[in-house]
Amino acid sequence: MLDPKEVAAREAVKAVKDGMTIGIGTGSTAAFAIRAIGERVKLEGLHVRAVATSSRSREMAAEWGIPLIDLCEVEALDLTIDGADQVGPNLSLIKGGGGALLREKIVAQASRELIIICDETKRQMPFGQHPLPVAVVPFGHTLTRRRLERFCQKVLLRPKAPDSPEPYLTDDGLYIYDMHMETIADPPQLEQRLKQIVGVVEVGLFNGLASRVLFGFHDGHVEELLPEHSARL
Ligand SMILES: O=C(CO)[C@H](O)[C@H](O)COP(=O)(O)O
Repeated sequence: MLDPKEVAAREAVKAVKDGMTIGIGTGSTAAFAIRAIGERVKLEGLHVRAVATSSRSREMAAEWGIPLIDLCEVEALDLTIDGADQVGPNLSLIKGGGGALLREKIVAQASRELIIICDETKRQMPFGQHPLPVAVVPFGHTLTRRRLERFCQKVLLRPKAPDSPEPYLTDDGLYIYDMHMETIADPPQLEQRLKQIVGVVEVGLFNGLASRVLFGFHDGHVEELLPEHSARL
């Protein structure tokens, strides 16, 4: 039996072509993609330059011999491959389970194409079932939390580790609040409204950014979801 995350990752990595400048995501599914790209660099002599969305992914890419650059060195990226926590209507995504949502969104917006890779568990409905991560400035964060609580009652500061009294800190020194919304009826509107809160730096809702989503399955097949329809590859 194959790992569905790896199946999706290997399919996505086929879209990486020689000479491309690519974005690499964060998380356990993106890790399979980093590995698959690294193998192509080593075995096929594939030439790519990559921007990593987190320090973890950067370290992993370096270990696999993938040449890394700073995002400021380029105008745009050809392609980014990243995971997601939940996939919703019209390819709206919840991202940030790994805490990298800010860099992931900057990289996604800079990319001509964003391929999302995941297993089927990520398309369970209703959209909003997965907690929505929000990156917040530490200064005055409890006041920011109260504003977030106007949208849902359960808003939890992410701890550094499950029982740690210390908050989790992102690569950019931000806190993460996880909003337990249960359902999100209008993702673009919610993103816009949450971003109006001054202490909020970024929201883990990715609307209109994904070009396609690839779902991997144990038997090795992949289903592709495009904005409006899906197909078996
Ligand atoms: O957004 C992310 C990290 O910030 C990840 O892409 C998301 O959490 C999915 O992770 P995984 O592939 O481990 O399920």
